[in-house]
Amino acid sequence: MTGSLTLPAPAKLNLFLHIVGRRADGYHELQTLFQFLDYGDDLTFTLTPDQPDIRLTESMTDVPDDDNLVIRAARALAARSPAPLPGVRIAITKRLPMGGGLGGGSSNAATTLLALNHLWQLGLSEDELAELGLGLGADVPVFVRGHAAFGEGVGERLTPVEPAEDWFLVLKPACNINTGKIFSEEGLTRNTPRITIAPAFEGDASRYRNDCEDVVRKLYPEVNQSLEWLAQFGPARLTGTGACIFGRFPTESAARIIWESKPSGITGFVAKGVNHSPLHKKLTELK
Ligand SMILES: C[C@@](CO)(OP(=O)(O)O)[C@H](O)COP(=O)(O)OP(=O)(O)OC[C@H]1O[C@@H](n2ccc(N)nc2=O)[C@H](O)[C@@H]1O
Ligand SMILES: Nc1ncnc2c1ncn2[C@@H]1O[C@H](COP(=O)(O)OP(=O)(O)O)[C@@H](O)[C@H]1O
Repeated sequence: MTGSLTLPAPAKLNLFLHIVGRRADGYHELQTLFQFLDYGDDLTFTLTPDQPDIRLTESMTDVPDDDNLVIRAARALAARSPAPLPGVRIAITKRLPMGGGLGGGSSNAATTLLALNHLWQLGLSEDELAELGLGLGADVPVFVRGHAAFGEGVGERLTPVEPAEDWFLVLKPACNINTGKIFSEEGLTRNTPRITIAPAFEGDASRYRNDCEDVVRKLYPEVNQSLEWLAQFGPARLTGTGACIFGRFPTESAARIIWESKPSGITGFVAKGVNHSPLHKKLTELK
């Protein structure tokens, strides 16, 4: 059991996000459409048979190693092994903005679960990894499954769907949004009627939207301004609880033209929406 492996941890978009109720424990029940982006972080795993510990090669700014979802995922997986395991060094190449609604931390956790299940030869099933992942965050299971999905519950009930694989311009307004704060806002819409059939289409803004958007626009003028700017070129929407927003385009060049004209001081990227996770594509190539 030796070797080194570099794998992608892609971003997700919530193409729409409806809040349809609240559970007894206070968590909100969602209906959302997840699609991956062909853009994200990279993680490199190197087994260290002579040293048993699980370590990052470099700590992430603002995230203590013990709280890092990569370390937490690796430890949770190691706890499932009856036998001692070789240690591992993990290097994170971070491209996704943190707390941006792109699911970077959750995706890092899912990549870690799949990579180490492979390198440590643990043989856990996808169901077992998704369950383990749910304990780390609501968005981890969709990254473990690796297929675009209609998500329900807190995002753990997943129905695979095939939305159009368009191009997206993703912008990160210069503010950080705490998910818990948005879900605790009094003015949040919490009673959107449930959809009964998993939809793969979400273009109709009168029917499909992000229920966090009104509250986020009011609290964060930077997001409001960015949405107004992007909406000049077509429908613009918030992903997750923000702060990132996205616009959809039929071609890469159409998205890049708008990207070139973006206001100064705002960061972002252009990426393709994909229904099969780049992580799973790479793992399949390895097998
Ligand atoms: C909203 C979504 C949509 O994909 O994405 P992000 O914007 O975070 O990427 C996710 O459901 C985010 O799930 P997750 O990543 O587990 O949320 P956390 O940051 O742990 O949640 C912080 C807090 O928000 C509240 N919370 C979160 C999710 C949910 N369905 N209902 C809630 O009420 C809870 O109070 C929780 O303690
Ligand atoms: N490896 C990681 N990458 C990103 N964030 C992480 C990681 N480990 C822990 N976190 C924490 O998780 C929070 C949510 O991050 P992230 O998943 O990128 O955003 P979001 O949930 O908004 O999509 C961060 O603010 C950070 O404190």
